Amino acid sequence: MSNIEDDYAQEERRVQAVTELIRERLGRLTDETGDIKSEIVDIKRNFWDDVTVNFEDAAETAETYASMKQQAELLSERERSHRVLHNEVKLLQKLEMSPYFGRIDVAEEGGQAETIYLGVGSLLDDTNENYLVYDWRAPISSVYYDYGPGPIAYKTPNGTITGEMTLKRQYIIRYGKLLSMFDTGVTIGDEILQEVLGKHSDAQMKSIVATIQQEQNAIIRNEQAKLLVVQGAAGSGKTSAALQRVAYLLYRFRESLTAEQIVLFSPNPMFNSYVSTVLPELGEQNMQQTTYGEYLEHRLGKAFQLEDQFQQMEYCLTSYDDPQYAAKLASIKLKGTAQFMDVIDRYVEKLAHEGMQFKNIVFRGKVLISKKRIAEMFYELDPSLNIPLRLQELTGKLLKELTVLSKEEQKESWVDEELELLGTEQFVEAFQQLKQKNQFHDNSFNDYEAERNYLAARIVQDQFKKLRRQVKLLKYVDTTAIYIAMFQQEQAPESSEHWQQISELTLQAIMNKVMPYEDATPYLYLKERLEGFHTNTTVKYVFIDEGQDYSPFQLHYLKRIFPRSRMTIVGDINQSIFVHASLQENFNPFENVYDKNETERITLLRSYRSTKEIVEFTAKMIEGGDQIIPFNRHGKQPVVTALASEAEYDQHVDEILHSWLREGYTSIAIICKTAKESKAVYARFIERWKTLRLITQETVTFEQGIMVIPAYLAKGVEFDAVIIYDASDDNYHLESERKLFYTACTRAMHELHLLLVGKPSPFLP
Ligand SMILES: Nc1ncnc2c1ncn2[C@@H]1O[C@H](COP(=O)(O)OP(=O)(O)OP(=O)(O)O)[C@@H](O)[C@H]1O
Repeated sequence: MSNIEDDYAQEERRVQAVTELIRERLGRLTDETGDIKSEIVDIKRNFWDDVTVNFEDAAETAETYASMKQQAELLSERERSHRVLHNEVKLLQKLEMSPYFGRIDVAEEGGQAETIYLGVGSLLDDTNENYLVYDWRAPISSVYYDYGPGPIAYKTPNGTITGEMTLKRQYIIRYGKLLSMFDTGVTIGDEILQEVLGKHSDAQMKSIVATIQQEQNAIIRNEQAKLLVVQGAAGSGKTSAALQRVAYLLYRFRESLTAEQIVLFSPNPMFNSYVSTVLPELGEQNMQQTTYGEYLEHRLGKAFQLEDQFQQMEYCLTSYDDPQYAAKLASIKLKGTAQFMDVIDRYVEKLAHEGMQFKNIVFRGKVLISKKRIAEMFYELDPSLNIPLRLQELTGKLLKELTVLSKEEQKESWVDEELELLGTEQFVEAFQQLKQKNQFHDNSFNDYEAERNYLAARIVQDQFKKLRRQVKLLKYVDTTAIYIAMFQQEQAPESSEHWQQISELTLQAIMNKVMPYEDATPYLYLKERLEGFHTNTTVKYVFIDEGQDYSPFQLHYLKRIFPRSRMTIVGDINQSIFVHASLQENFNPFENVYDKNETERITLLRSYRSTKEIVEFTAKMIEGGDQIIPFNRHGKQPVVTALASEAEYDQHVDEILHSWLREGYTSIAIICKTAKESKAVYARFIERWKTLRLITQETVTFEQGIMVIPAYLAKGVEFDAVIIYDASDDNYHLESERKLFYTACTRAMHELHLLLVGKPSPFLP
């Protein structure tokens, strides 16, 4: 037998032995879990039988509580053990499938050579002393991702360790069987990546632990940076790296960090479903997930109808003929700048001296405290206090004034009318209350008056409750009027044209109770500058995916909301499709917000998603595309078909779809420019393609199949094969549409087909 064969046989035996151990342990633990489960059910069922309940006197009552507490503690201890065992079983089930994916033979300086096997979780032998498998996140495991055979170094909590690696090996193990193995250098095996990337796409993103690349590992294991910025080409694994990073942090700081303390801002609700299985696949809980739009909606409440970013996008892509188009675009741009934040800050400074606007405090149609009076009260307060503090003080004063006013109100005729509607029980109750408090006079004539006063006070108090709550919530501050007045009173920032029109547009929308997407963040910022910031200090890590789609204003705002969090922002400047996003030149978010030495920036140039042919084709559409390095996986050349007429679409789309289904592709997208175009295409094909799905901004689950989707909703996700429905010059020709076109084309993993009638888009290579 050759050395290689010998090696292989040995590895096979190890896989077998480890798998057997896993299976044996799994059997044992499954039984144990079942036992604990029955115990829990028993405890719950017999809870009251095992508790001695007696409330006869204080001693018995204390005894009863003690016995209840003991029983509850027993239950929670059993539940905790069940959780731990259950997690262990889940991990073992994963390891049973594939116990490990890599091996390194390393020797620490002056130490003995050691063989380390890496898997999705760690596994100890039966003595509980030797690791049969190391977790991919263990300190030593980083060597696997960062080095090839030769000198090595890795960080541990106790310092840096150096040494030598003599072997680096990868395995493909499925259902406990070794299918293949390769020895490799630094770059983790071409062969394995070929296998992984050549597969058909899934409805859910997969974890990439077995094939994390060196530069991705730097993102995953970064612990120093307060702000970590990743600029990466389409398909370079930014989202993947971000999610593995969450898993890494949860492992590294398992004593102090929980999944609830991590938030991921996703590009759209469907994306949440797309990435939702990655962390559970790694045995971790999902972090909190939201979209920025959802966050705004939550903060704004119901006072306005919030326009979302997709409605704004749709307007920008379809309403070129609107007379207000230029002003709207200027408005979107301006309100995304950091300079606009300065405008608000300047205005807030002025408001400290004059210009605060309030609402009348009204009760039953009558002004109780006028806005003028509130303004006077506000400006009488100590001017050295900031506005939020002054509002706090003002609130206290207003509440006091309401107490006085409520006494006056008791004399009003409406209170008499309400009193007449009361039944005898209320009077009896009032009588008893007063008697208890000894508030009756000897003279029985006054009894009725005391009762009446008591009940009148109660009625007014009840009705004032809502008013008092609103005052406490600072609803008497007229932020909307202040926001609008700002446009009239402030000067335009130097860069802005159209100030007057922007001001009118803003007024128009807000008067109609519509909050344009571009106004939502500045409005909230102003509101919070006045009322005090609603900061979130429990969140320790914030992740922002598609970071290039945020305006500088939005990013500054996020920083203020999460003042104690470390930020990881991943994005691609070539995929910035929103008007305001073009403000982030070179994807340099938080410029001047974080210190340079707190910031790290990593660039990913290798692209993994698409075949070499597709990457080379799409890279030509953008500036700097020649720097993108395609992964060496080949497929068919992208096809551009110019149709003779609109009518030919039916036949061509049918043919392409049939051929792709024959290929076995399970996720196919017809990508359109807008929601409007998507709807029309869907209507055209649904008769013949009954399972076709139309993806809209309301779609929350990402599923396999054939779908029609607007380009801006396809952000972040991928498909086996993509049809760009209308790649004509008519549809994509403005420079501002270039990145949208690029984003759409880069969603394809294996095949890309572009259709058009007439002149092709100038972005086509
Ligand atoms: N190291 C890796 N090993 C295996 N697959 C990888 C690796 N890195 C990335 N991929 C795969 O490449 C594809 C693209 O990854 P991902 O979506 O994370 O990229 P992205 O940079 O966020 O893309 P985009 O910006 O275009 O949305 C995914 O299918 C992912 O599984």
